[in-house]
Amino acid sequence: MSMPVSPSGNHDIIAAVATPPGRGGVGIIRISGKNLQLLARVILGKLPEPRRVEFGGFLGEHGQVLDRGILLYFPAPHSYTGEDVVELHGHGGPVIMNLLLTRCLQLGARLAQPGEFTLRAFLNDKMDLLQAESVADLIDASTADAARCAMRSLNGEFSAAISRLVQALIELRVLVEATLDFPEEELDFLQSAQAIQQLQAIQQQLARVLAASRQGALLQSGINIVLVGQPNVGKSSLLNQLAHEDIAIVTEFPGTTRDTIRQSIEIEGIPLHLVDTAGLRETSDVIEQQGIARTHAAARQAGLVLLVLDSRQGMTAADQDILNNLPQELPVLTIYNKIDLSAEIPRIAENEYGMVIYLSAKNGEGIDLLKNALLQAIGWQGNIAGEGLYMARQRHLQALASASQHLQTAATLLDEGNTLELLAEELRLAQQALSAITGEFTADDLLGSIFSNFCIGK
Ligand SMILES: Nc1nc2c(c(=O)[nH]1)N(C=O)[C@@H](CNc1ccc(C(=O)N[C@@H](CCC(=O)O)C(=O)O)cc1)CN2
Ligand SMILES: Nc1nc2c(ncn2[C@@H]2O[C@H](COP(=O)(O)OP(=O)(O)OP(=O)(O)O)[C@@H](O)[C@H]2O)c(=O)[nH]1
Repeated sequence: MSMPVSPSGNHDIIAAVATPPGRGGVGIIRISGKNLQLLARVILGKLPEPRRVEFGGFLGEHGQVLDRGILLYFPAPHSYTGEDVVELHGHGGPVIMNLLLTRCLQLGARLAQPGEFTLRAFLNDKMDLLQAESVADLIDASTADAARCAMRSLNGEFSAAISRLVQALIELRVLVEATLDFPEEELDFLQSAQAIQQLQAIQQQLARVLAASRQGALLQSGINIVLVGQPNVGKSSLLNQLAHEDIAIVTEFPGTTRDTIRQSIEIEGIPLHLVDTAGLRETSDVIEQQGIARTHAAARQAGLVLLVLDSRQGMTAADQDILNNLPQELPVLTIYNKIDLSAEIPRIAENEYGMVIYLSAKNGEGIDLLKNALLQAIGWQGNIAGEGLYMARQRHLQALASASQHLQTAATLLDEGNTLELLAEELRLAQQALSAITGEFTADDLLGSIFSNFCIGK
């Protein structure tokens, strides 16, 4: 992916339709670049006033009126992108929008790439990387809670939390680096300066940010949950019960589900992406074999596994096999299904793999227990409308975890009275990981992959 992030490619004029494709009451063309007052004057036939609503005809190359609309001119640097921005608010039809866009191209603009307006806002310090990402998350939000969470990031609350951590780290680093110059006083000095307490305070604060970020990430993207088990144990019935719908085919014949079936549900506002899979067994049926291969593929992308078994048989050697073939460290909930046929009652217990839930997928008994267990297993702590959460992406979680690891190493080094050079290095690495979140140091390919996922015109 090549994005025009180089300084030379960064000053040309870009244009795009900023409203969604199709017909609408109003359609907006957005233009960003240098010296747009001239372009605006040609289109409007008169010089636009900065930041004023200018109503008039939008002129074509022969002076004909293409549309009558509103033009806004935001001179640099007081605009969304930090460059000159002109907006043409016309009538929202695809033909009109195309005529106006073509007119802009005639006047020297080129088509903007996805996310390029926001990329420029980032490069011109109008927002940091976290805020730029939250623009896309806000547009993509699928629940009101998720939108609210993204809005808090756009407001800079997540960025502020990261900056506070970075500031505290810098203070500690100044102390450590200063001490490096006086080796004979090393430890006394650090002890008197309460370096350990400072470090612990930063670790605690980082742990809070990480927890709030994990919760925000759950709220935004949810988690993949894959149902596995032997044929006929009731996986499809369980999916249907959770979804309150007959999504998957249920029959008394083992091997009914061949393909993986996906269905997203929401529990307490968390999107759970359920994947029903082909029952796992040795089979000569070619279609079933392929289905089983897909089951393994689904398990590799799962955040949680539901192992379904028949409570009349309990855990069998075949079930053990299934578990042993799952990726390690994948959390597992075991479902003892069909309790209406065994003498069990709905309940939660525990086995060596984690929680066990006794239920009946057929009559729904015990499903509420399962829902609670699911939320507990994915680490959802419950929240009121996204309050206090950060809309974190995988990239942010990884950086926070990496910073946390470096701080842990630093704490151990300090505790053991180890050499200060190593300590200083760990603190530096922790700071670097944190700064990457807000985009203080970013590689072009990272920017490319972030902004190419935006929509055009954003
Ligand atoms: N028509 C229109 N509506 C829109 C946008 C837009 O670009 N155009 N936005 C696009 O996402 C959002 C609003 N975002 C904006 C962000 C900054 C500025 C701006 O002019 N900033 C200047 C001045 C700030 C001020 O006056 O306080 C600046 O930052 O210097 C404008 C829109 C949502 N609605
Ligand atoms: N009595 C009772 N029957 C159940 C229960 N859950 C599933 N069944 C029955 O068990 C049979 C198999 O159910 P499915 O949901 O198709 O099982 P599956 O695990 O998806 O089976 P495959 O597609 O072969 O992998 C059907 O006849 C269901 O009606 C339950 O809780 N109680």
